Amino acid sequence: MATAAGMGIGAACLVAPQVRPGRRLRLQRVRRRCVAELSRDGGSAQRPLAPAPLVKQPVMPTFLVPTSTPPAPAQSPSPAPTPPPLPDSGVGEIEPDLEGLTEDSIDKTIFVASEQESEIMDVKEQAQAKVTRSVVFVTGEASPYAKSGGLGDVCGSLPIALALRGHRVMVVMPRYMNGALNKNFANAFYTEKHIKIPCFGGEHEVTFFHEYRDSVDWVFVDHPSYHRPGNLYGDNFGAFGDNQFRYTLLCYAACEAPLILELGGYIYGQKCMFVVNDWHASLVPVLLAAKYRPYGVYRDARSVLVIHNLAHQGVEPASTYPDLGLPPEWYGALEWVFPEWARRHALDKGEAVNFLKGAVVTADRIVTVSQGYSWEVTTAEGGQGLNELLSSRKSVLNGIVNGIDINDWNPSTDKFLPYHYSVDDLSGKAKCKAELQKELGLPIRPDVPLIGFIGRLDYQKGIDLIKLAIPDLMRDNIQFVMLGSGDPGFEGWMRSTESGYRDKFRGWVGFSVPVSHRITAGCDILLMPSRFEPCGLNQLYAMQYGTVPVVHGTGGLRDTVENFNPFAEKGEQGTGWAFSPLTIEKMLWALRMAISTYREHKSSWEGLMKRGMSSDFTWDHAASQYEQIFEWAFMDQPYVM
Ligand SMILES: Nc1ncnc2c1ncn2[C@@H]1O[C@H](COP(=O)(O)OP(=O)(O)O[C@H]2O[C@H](CO)[C@@H](O)[C@H](O)[C@H]2O)[C@@H](O)[C@H]1O
Ligand SMILES: OC[C@H]1O[C@H](O[C@H]2[C@H](O)[C@@H](O)[C@@H](O[C@H]3[C@H](O)[C@@H](O)[C@@H](O)O[C@@H]3CO)O[C@@H]2CO)[C@H](O)[C@@H](O)[C@@H]1O
Repeated sequence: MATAAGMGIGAACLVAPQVRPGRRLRLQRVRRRCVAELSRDGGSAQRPLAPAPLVKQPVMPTFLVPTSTPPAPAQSPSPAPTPPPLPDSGVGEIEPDLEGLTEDSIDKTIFVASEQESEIMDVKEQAQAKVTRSVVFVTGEASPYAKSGGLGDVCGSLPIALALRGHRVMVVMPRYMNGALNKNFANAFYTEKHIKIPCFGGEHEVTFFHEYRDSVDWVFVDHPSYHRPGNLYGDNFGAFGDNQFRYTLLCYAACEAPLILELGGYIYGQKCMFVVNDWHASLVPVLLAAKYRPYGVYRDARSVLVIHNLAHQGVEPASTYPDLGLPPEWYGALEWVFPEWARRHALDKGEAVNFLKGAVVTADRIVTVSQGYSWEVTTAEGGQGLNELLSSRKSVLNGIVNGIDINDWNPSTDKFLPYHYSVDDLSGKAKCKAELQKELGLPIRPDVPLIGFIGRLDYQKGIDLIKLAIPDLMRDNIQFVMLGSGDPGFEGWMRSTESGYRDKFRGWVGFSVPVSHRITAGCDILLMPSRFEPCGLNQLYAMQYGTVPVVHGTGGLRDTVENFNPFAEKGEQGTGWAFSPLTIEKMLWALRMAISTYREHKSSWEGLMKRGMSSDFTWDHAASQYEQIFEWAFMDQPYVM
């Protein structure tokens, strides 16, 4: 039997003598990992698949000065050699050792041994992309490194889903060192690459750190402005005053990363797909158009702007434009004029620069995180001032509903839960409820409906409606738990409400991922009265955990929660309640419908729970839709050449 060592990859993969042809698909994921190991050993191992790099100096834009030794002769600008993951060419196949396993066990598991790890993988047929690409995500946050909300969840899992489908994926984000987060970056190593970024009146040196995990290259941009106490974007005094500077650095660095970082031995090169998330990353398509393409760089790259939330656009006074290091003639791309009502005084002309607008007008494609939201952003009510511009780009605007990471959010394996359960055996859920009541110091009462809320305490989330409804709701025989942080006024209200209703209300002020999992599992009902909700993840997590969502029917909430219908032709249908319009009366009506169904119609309730738990919100589906967007982007010339 040939061994992995014999093939030059240490103990990474073992070779089976014979694998039935029917098993081939099942083995692809393992094979991909093996190939990935191959390409990450610095090139000393046999490399049967990667084409030899073309020897040519990388094209460097003239305005950026690398401060480390320039990279060794690297590949030509285009086309980029395709490093792993590789398409299923069949070349260089390395089969795992299946000796000694029964056919059944081969069906279920494959053992993959590597020098660091030995794991048993559930082998599911992993769908593969028809065309694989080099994808560069740029984001202000990605879980588990740094997360302030749903943006972190998406940027922590969509890249992995794309990588598993065969793409080569890099995520570029800041290396936040605020004390509490430092340990999350412990496995990221200094790449020895520095660049100096000309902006804000000087040259600012940033360095790059790198971790390869879950088939993704996680790249962390390091600069002193990312090292400070507080949360990612601010502290107790509000948003940091230099956020525009911090995310300008991120965008410049993200444009350089594919050109200079040799990850696993190869740069990503110029033919990449930038996925720019929210305003923090929105300067990327502007830089591509204004500072790279005029020099012949990135003409084969494309960009897609993903809008997670129009509420944050990165708007600063127009006087900051020269700080951005952009040519004066590009001012119009960022130009923003506040409507008169939003100006501070009679002499205020409302002139500003708006990062998100810059991406709306320069990105090749635009995606919102649900279909409902993709329509709402084109309306005066939902467009937050960008509706006309977004309408003008309707032909490249699509909505893709987020997925959820079922490795993290799965009630049958969740590491934060005291008991586990599944759609086939719900008994653990009642135990989770009792444990949650105990943990919160509420009376342990299985019969009382426990309602939960989890989220940022922000105007978006409709906390003010909850606040107004609480006196009425507290007259009912229910329990209510809220977990959240943000607006200090709401934090204070949660604390005082808790002391007013000791037996019924708990307000957990803070940010705690374990507590959020236990609330999701232990509650019967999850309330989300969001004013607007681009997608919303908590309702997806709730359904996965058999917790019935009661939501305002807006954006992604309306797209994902199906109203309960006890009279449907084919029997009861629906996964929750989506009420509209957003009034206290409607919210209370929907909550009370849910409560009476919970109390009086046990089998209907179980149906609601089970339909939610059986819904498929996995990332793979969304990832395949993103692939379609990538293909469309590459069919056209860059929108701004
Ligand atoms: N105090 C706390 N403790 C622990 N965890 C907490 C927490 N507060 C919030 N979270 C977590 O943060 C995430 C919130 O995600 P959401 O998608 O619901 O909203 P958010 O508005 O942040 O995201 C934006 O981006 C996402 C992603 O695209 C869109 O779904 C959404 O509509 C849009 O507003 C969830 O994982 C939640 O559990
Ligand atoms: O994942 C949660 C959300 O994270 C992002 O929103 C953050 C936003 O991008 C930051 O700029 C900042 O917002 C501050 C805002 O800039 C400032 O004018 C003031 O209104 O205070 C805000 C709060 O500090 O923090 C936001 C997170 O709270 C992301 O852009 C969103 O899509 C995500 O929903």
